[in-house]
Amino acid sequence: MDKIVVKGGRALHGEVQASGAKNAALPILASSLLADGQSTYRNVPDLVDVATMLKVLRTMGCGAERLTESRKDVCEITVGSGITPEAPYDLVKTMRASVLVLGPLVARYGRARVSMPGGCAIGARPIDQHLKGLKALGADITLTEGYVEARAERLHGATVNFDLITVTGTENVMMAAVLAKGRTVLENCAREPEVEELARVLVKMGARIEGAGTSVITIDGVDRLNPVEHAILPDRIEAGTLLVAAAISGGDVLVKHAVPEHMEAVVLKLREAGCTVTTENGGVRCKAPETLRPVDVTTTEHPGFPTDMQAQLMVLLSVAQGTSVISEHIFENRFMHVAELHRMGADITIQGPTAVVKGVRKLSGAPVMATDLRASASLILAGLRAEGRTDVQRVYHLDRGYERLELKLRGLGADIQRMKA
Ligand SMILES: CC(=O)N[C@H]1[C@@H](OP(=O)(O)OP(=O)(O)OC[C@H]2O[C@@H](n3ccc(=O)[nH]c3=O)[C@H](O)[C@@H]2O)O[C@H](CO)[C@@H](O)[C@@H]1O
Ligand SMILES: C=C(OP(=O)(O)O)C(=O)O
Repeated sequence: MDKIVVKGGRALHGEVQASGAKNAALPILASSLLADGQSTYRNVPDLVDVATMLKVLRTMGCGAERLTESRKDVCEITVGSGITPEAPYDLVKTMRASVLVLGPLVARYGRARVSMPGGCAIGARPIDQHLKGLKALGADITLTEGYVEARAERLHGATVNFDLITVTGTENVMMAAVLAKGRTVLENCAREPEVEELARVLVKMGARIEGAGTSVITIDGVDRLNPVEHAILPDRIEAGTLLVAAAISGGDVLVKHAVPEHMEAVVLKLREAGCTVTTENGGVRCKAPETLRPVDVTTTEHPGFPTDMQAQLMVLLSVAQGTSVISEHIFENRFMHVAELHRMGADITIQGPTAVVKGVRKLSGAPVMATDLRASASLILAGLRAEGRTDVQRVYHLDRGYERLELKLRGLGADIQRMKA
């Protein structure tokens, strides 16, 4: 098992490129199931989660490969006859986003058997809203031996009002509705850029979708879709993490390809903390201030401050001059990084969904353990700032969602290495 070893104290400088977005790549790869033939995607990040989605598709009988050499960012998915519409427990348990095949499978093949994802480190994460949407479109859903079984002759359009805003729920039901008979109206939808990106791909495939990126999406079902070629949009969470790396290390970094319109809430909070954040040369630059100021933040759905940046911002605020208050309103258990940050000298108190972060003058390097994807990133960020050596164990969490983060940080001047634990 690998660990990441960081020796703190170096200010990061230079340019780095954001990779393709995990949370766009996963639903888009799943959407290939909606059309026969070969779809080709570029700028697909080389992540464990993407490899898992390719494996899910191969298990069903699709061709699903990443190209090699100079075309490593390209994935080709081929869908033909003989698809087994089933996603087994062994794969779904390693990546809950595997559930994104449910909508496409039931729409296209009239049946699906997908292992029910369990809870995970950050929360219970039920899929009741995915199932509510599919049922409204006419799917007959049963839960048997840990599997969701969905059946339908042909789905039909319906109005679905989500009880809460769910990103993958919106995506799953949107993918089902594109092949349903008639009009579907989805209300209270997630407005994340990745939902909009999925809709863009579906429209390229021949779907009729209006309103993606707003809270009401209207879909007029079509009889068939075609395979597609598409380049995945840049990862706003990876980009945000790299901006925080610049800020916490006292550096100045340009994250190329970062899309400022997708990162407004994060940029706003970095500016409130005293950073100089500018848009230039097709990217976003962050220059650290002399002294970081405290900031209050509440995570909410897009366009609010993303929960996937909460741990990283918390680390930054742990060395600000003053007290910050961070409220987590998306997941009920997303403060797992706090106990590890205590081991590095941070002063953070958790009160229910709120963390009170009193800035400290210094963090000290320590052996720490990653508990989930963004917690891993936050511990590495802490290590960049800390005095001495930080060993971040269990980096398989990091590899789910960051493409060679240690190489990107090393390119900016960090003293960071991957080692055998
Ligand atoms: C692959 C992907 O895109 N993952 C992202 C997606 O996860 P994901 O789509 O799983 O997150 P959701 O938006 O669904 O979850 C939001 C909240 O709704 C709850 N909920 C969700 C669905 C449901 O049927 N019932 C229910 O109660 C969840 O437990 C959570 O408390 O959005 C999250 C919130 O921005 C991000 O942190 C994840 O990185
Ligand atoms: C929570 C995350 O991802 P997932 O939904 O894939 O678990 C994340 O990207 O921070």
